[in-house]
Amino acid sequence: MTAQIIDGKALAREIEARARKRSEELAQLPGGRRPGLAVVLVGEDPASCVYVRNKTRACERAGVSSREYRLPADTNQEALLKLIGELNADPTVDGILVQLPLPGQIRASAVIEAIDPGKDVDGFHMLSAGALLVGRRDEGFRPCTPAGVMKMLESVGVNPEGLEAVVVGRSNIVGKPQALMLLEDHATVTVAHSRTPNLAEITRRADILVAAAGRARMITGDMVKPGAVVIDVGMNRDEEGKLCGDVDEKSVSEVARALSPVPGGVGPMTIAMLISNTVLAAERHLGQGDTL
Ligand SMILES: Nc1nc2c(c(=O)[nH]1)N[C@@H](CN(C=O)c1ccc(C(=O)N[C@@H](CCC(=O)O)C(=O)O)cc1)CN2
Repeated sequence: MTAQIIDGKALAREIEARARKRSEELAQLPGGRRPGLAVVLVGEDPASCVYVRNKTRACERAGVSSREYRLPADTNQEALLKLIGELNADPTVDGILVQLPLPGQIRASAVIEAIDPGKDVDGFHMLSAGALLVGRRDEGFRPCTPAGVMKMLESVGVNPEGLEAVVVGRSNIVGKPQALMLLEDHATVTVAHSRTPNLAEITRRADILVAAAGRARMITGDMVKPGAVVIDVGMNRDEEGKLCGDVDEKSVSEVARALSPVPGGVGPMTIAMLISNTVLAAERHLGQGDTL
């Protein structure tokens, strides 16, 4: 078997095109405007700079107006919270995104909780997390990476209902919300992590395997059930400095039915879902129903 490669970039472009149509409609409404996203970057971490640039470009493609706030690496928490307060109060800003990771002197949770929950387009605020937990789709925002994974599954015709799903990784921004989204869609979900013994025994049960552990190529073909759909959320550098995921693409593609690549898989989808959440925030601010 050779796995179908799930083209996250193409799917992301489709989502951005739909967002563009909706952005233009919102701009045409009486008293309407384009959705607005504020992107905050503290420091000059090279990877974060790339992601922020890609987010700004995606905004341009989707007709979302974006503003970048670049702060020096030695910015203190108080100064960042002050900026967040100003963005919360700005009626032209629908979404606020603070690029992670933040420098050590700033507590990320304090910053995330300071964002107006109605502008929490990353879906990291406790209110968004709680809304996902209790299944309130009309409140909060879905975190972008796991929401993108759900779209990728849909794109290859996978309905999670009744399937065994295994999520490897338990972070607040990917593993935990991913498990909840799969559960919401009626999968039987197992969350595995760095202290799970006999990992391969568990991953081999999965019809849907989401790898989000942050270890280069740790999921190999012998750990995958034949015919499974495997989504690679990893973003690592190997010994040669080459970008790679948590999945060993070569061996897994011989066993899986479908596989998302790195690069070109979950990464672009994360950005597309951010755009989608920003349009949703604008719809809510302009008193329009959710249409995306
Ligand atoms: N505020 C946030 N911070 C971070 C998030 C997030 O969702 N919100 N997630 C990650 C980084 N991230 C988005 O910010 C992200 C990572 C990777 C990609 C991506 O498109 N990757 C490309 C490869 C890019 C490269 O060449 O390095 C791909 O996979 O094709 C997009 C977004 C942590 N921080």
